[in-house]
Amino acid sequence: MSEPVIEMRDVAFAYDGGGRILNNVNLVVERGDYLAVLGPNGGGKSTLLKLILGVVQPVAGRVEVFGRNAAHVASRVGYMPQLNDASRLFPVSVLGVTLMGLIGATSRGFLFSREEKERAEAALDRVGMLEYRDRRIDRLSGGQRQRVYIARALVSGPDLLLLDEPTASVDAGGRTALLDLLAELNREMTIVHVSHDLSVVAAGAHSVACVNRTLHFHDRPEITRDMLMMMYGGEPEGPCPVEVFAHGDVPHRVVAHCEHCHVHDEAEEGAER
Ligand SMILES: Nc1ncnc2c1ncn2[C@@H]1O[C@H](COP(=O)(O)OP(=O)(O)OP(=O)(O)O)[C@@H](O)[C@H]1O
Repeated sequence: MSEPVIEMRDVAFAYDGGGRILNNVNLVVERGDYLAVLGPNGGGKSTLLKLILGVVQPVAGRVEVFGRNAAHVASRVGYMPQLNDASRLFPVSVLGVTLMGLIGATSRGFLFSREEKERAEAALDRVGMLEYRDRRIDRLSGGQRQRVYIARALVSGPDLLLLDEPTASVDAGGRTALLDLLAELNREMTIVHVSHDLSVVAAGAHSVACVNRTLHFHDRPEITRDMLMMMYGGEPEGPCPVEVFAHGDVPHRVVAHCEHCHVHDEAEEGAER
């Protein structure tokens, strides 16, 4: 059997002097998987990515990426952090942003070779942004900017892509196009995609991890009722917290029963009456 891309065993994590942000985390991500990571604000999703990247270390348990300590496999991992206004306003060109994905891989700081520039152009071409290579990053739309940051994560030629909210502040049309792009990239690399947007589950994900202090793994791309409650609130015995959650071309999804939380869905309740 092939080695897992990510393996987390009994992992716990706390920031300095604080309580545990994550506890009892067990996760195995196989090669070629597309894992959607869902959860409420502050549930620990970004921290989970930082553990996989090796930029923070667990206080208990172990994290291995490609069978090794995460810090030793950085060149095989592409990372797109959650964006904020500061990253948007930084006055640098699209090509410059993409080349930043090579800093660390080169000992020459901001000096890049012709070959490295060609690699950055190829990454921009891959995400459909090559024609914007000389434009300033703050003069792009939200969806265009996200594509450039994906190119920056791709430029080192990773086998594993970690994405933190890549569809945030992208409109519905742009979001569909971005999710299509990620599904295409998944043919060549394993993807872990943190999202507040449930449409990733219907679009390209193969499995789902629900993260809220601990992690529940679902091996199918299915939206369960407790996922909806985790994202949007609601009581286990109360009505479903979301009336309509899919529009347009998204295939019809049935909200499934989750084994972990013993919640009855409405169909079951109806059958019991
Ligand atoms: N550098 C830090 N130092 C101390 N606490 C932190 C730090 N970064 C995050 N936290 C805390 O850790 C918890 C988990 O944060 P994290 O960013 O991982 O959650 P998240 O699920 O990604 O949230 P969101 O969906 O809002 O981005 C939060 O309570 C947050 O305040």
